[in-house]
Amino acid sequence: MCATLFKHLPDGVFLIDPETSCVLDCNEVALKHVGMERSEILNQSVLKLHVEVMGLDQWASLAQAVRAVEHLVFVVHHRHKSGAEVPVEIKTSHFWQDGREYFLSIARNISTRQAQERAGHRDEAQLRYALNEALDGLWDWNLQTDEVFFSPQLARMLGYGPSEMTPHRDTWSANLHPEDALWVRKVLQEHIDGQRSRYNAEYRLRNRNGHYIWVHDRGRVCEHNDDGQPIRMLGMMRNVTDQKTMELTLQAMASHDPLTGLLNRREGEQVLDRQLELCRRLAVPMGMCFFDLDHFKRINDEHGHALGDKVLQRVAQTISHEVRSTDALFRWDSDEFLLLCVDTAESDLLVLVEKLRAKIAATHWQDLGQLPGITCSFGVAVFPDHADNADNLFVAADSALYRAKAQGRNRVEVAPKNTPAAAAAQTSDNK
Ligand SMILES: Nc1nc2c(ncn2[C@@H]2O[C@H](COP(=O)(O)OP(=O)(O)OP(=O)(O)O)[C@@H](O)[C@H]2O)c(=O)[nH]1
Repeated sequence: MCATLFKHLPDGVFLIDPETSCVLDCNEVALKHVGMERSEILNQSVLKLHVEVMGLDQWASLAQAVRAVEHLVFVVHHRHKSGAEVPVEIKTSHFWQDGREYFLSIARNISTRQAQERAGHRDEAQLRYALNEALDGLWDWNLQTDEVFFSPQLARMLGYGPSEMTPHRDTWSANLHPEDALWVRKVLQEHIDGQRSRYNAEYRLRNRNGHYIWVHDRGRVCEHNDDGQPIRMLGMMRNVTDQKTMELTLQAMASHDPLTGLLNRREGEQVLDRQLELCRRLAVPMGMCFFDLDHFKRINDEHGHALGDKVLQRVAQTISHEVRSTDALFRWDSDEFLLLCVDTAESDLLVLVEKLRAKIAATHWQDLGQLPGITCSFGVAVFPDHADNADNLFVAADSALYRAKAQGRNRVEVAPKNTPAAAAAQTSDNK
């Protein structure tokens, strides 16, 4: 039985003479480890199997150490007959039998284990590298305790040192931009509640210096408890400030007039539709004023286009200062501007527009050169009094402006009321 066990043990077993270091017996596995015949090993010094060969002096010290403890465990390399080196963990104990001392060494081939450990270290190193060097910052949120692991890269992205960010959800939520906080939390909660397959948001987050950066943040619940409740969420965050700034600049360029900085006609047409719809729903009036500089061509012709540009800029500036923040001013075309005033009835609109007219007429232009007095003509129409849709309202304001020009310029004209007679009059006016 003993011999059978000895034979079938998964590890190599050597019976050794402590005095000479010679192998007295070994099992089949031991022979297999070194690729040798029994005759090649028996009565040979066990040290010959070791790559790290020791002399007998060292063997004597080793033997002392074996005798001093119950088991001595050490790692060496066995040399396979083919020349390959096999890492083995050796566990040696000593015992006495019939007045003679023996060492029993169990040699375990640890090449697989070492390879796994090396792979493990590699994985760990890769993970550490990824956490430190990846473009994205990683966060790992315990939904039960609200503790959050922020990776070093994430901390760095926000200007913090590796251990400066308190590992808690509040560290994130307290720094959300006030305009983004509500909707970002909502999107996140919807994912946690299972209403969205993933959390994905682009928003502003305050960094350590108090400045906001744009981040693209995305993540997913990755663990649930036995009741199916989400308990852990993992996510990645990327600094997209540069892209976002570029995107916003392009958007601004597409919707703004580069000369005056006002919203352009393209944007105006959309705003007009939206504002009119809003006023219709709220059953409030909307005032529209279409205005145009008087004899602007002459200014260009007599003083140059560059100075003409400055005049346009100043008119835009002057009018912008006079209107409310809820009003919308657009540069429509060449020297034409459009003003939309939500919830403004005709009488109020006329007071405002008259003020604008007077303001432009009273503006001093000397700092720009020897300019004549500059004036504008204004056409006014109000929804729903003069028209009940955007196109007709625009036509009404435009024809009122036409009349203001025809009647001497530097004046304000109101569109005729939205009646069949008025519509007919308007048509004949436009001929
Ligand atoms: N400086 C400058 N001029 C422009 C710009 N866009 C259009 N214009 C000029 O603005 C002038 C507009 O003239 P009009 O509206 O036709 O006529 P007006 O001289 O203003 O005469 P009334 O409108 O009838 O009073 C034209 O000479 C255009 O070339 C611009 O961006 N800068």
